[in-house]
Amino acid sequence: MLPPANLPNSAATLQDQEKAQAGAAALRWVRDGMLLGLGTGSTSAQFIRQLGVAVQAGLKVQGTATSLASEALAREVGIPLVAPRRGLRFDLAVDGADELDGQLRLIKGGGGALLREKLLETASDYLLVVVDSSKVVPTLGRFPLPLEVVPFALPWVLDAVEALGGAPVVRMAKNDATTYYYSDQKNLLVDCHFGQIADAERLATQLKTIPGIVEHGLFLGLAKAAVVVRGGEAFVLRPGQEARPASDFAELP
Ligand SMILES: O=C(CO)[C@H](O)[C@H](O)COP(=O)(O)O
Repeated sequence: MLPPANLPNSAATLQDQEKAQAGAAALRWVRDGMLLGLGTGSTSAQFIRQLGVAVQAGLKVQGTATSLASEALAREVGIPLVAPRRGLRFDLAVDGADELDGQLRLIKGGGGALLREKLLETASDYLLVVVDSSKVVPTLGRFPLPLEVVPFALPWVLDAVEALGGAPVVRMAKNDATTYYYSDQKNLLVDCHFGQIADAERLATQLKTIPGIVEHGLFLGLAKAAVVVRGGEAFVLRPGQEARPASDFAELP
């Protein structure tokens, strides 16, 4: 799907460089006057920082953030924020992903923000995914699928996920392994190991029928394009198409 990388480097540093480059490349999709959905995670944070620089230089955009963390960052770098309201739609949402396949099906929620991400990205005309090359997979499922779950429903949700063939693990707080992790909505996150997900659409439908699951981390049919950085080069992926160097495109999107 992507040509092989040929840059030797330490894995952590290379991944960070790729994230920074992917975040910066997404600025090419932004136009004056746009209303933007601002994603969550380290790659999205790179985009938000670069967008802040552009705003300081005179770019006129507004945004709504998919998490309290991204909202705080957007404020810090001077991006004007818009609160949710009836009829609000976004010209462009830019967000990271935990996995994406060749059809630009995504697993999201590693950062715990999948509910607000799905809300904003469903309300966006164009979702651009920004990722480092480690996120591209032939089949979804290496990364455990996150679910946002109402705390009271947890025992039944765990039973239901197991009945679907998944191995659920309740996410714990980052710095305290004895305390649950809570989302911005004060719900729990359950990370589900299904192995390779052969039929993501079917699984998404099944998960939607389980009471207590507020949202799942399968984002299907939402992403219009992805910027993937591998070995210092930015590629553009579109659903079902070969990766093309971003430099091939004079005009984006
Ligand atoms: O889905 C997400 C947050 O809920 C993130 O987009 C995803 O976890 C990727 O994060 P990162 O850019 O830090 O690798």
